[in-house]
Amino acid sequence: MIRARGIRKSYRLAGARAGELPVLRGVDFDVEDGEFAAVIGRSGSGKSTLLALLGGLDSDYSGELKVAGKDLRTLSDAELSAYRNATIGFVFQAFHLLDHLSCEDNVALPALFRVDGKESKEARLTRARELMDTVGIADKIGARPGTLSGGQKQRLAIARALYHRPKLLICDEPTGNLDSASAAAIIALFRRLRDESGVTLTIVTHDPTIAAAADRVIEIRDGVVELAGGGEEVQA
Ligand SMILES: Nc1ncnc2c1ncn2[C@@H]1O[C@H](COP(=O)(O)OP(=O)(O)OP(=O)(O)O)[C@@H](O)[C@H]1O
Repeated sequence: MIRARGIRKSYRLAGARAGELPVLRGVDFDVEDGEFAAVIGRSGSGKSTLLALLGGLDSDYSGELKVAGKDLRTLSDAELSAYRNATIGFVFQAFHLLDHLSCEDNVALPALFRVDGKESKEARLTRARELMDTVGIADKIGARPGTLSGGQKQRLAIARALYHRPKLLICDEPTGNLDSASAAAIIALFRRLRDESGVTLTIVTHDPTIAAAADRVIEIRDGVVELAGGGEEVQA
């Protein structure tokens, strides 16, 4: 699903600190189809930077990055936009839910960005309800997101990210705002999604329990991948 070879990324700094800040200095790793991969590393090591590249949000890097058979750097802006819509589901730590909409309308929101024709409202809501059932919040269909617990909000954000049946779900600190019981339930949900829907997961985390639950751990240290192994190796 993902093949990264020699990925280099620097930020250009302005002002008193003008110059280049190298963040990724030749990152190599693979993630196979249907795998659950955790990306770990100290604060500032470049985890979110890497997610932005994988998600097609930033094309300013060197090296080879292939996701679902596409070499991302060769895609035009229109092709990158289609890639983000069709191939990627995003889940952010700060849920990004719209509180003036019901939960089911939040889940169906990605339908409004479809380029290949419109789905009927009925089809949208059927899909949204099916997803809310999958993530275990079927009873919250008409509720406003603001009335949900942190764990329920994260489930809602995951349901929305799955709307277009993405091949790759990328998540930035999905349990960062959750208590340990809610975090454990979200991890169990990720494993179930991987087993039942075959979606590939790449999750940036500081949470050692996510790393331990993952099939593969990608640790970024000093701009390179320090370790790419299974979660159990990290625990040992
Ligand atoms: N747009 C930007 N312009 C300049 N520097 C940036 C930019 N975005 C990130 N950085 C810098 O790049 C480095 C890596 O940042 P990044 O957010 O990828 O790290 P991270 O591993 O995700 O950190 P955290 O765990 O704290 O979220 C940091 O030093 C950060 O300050």
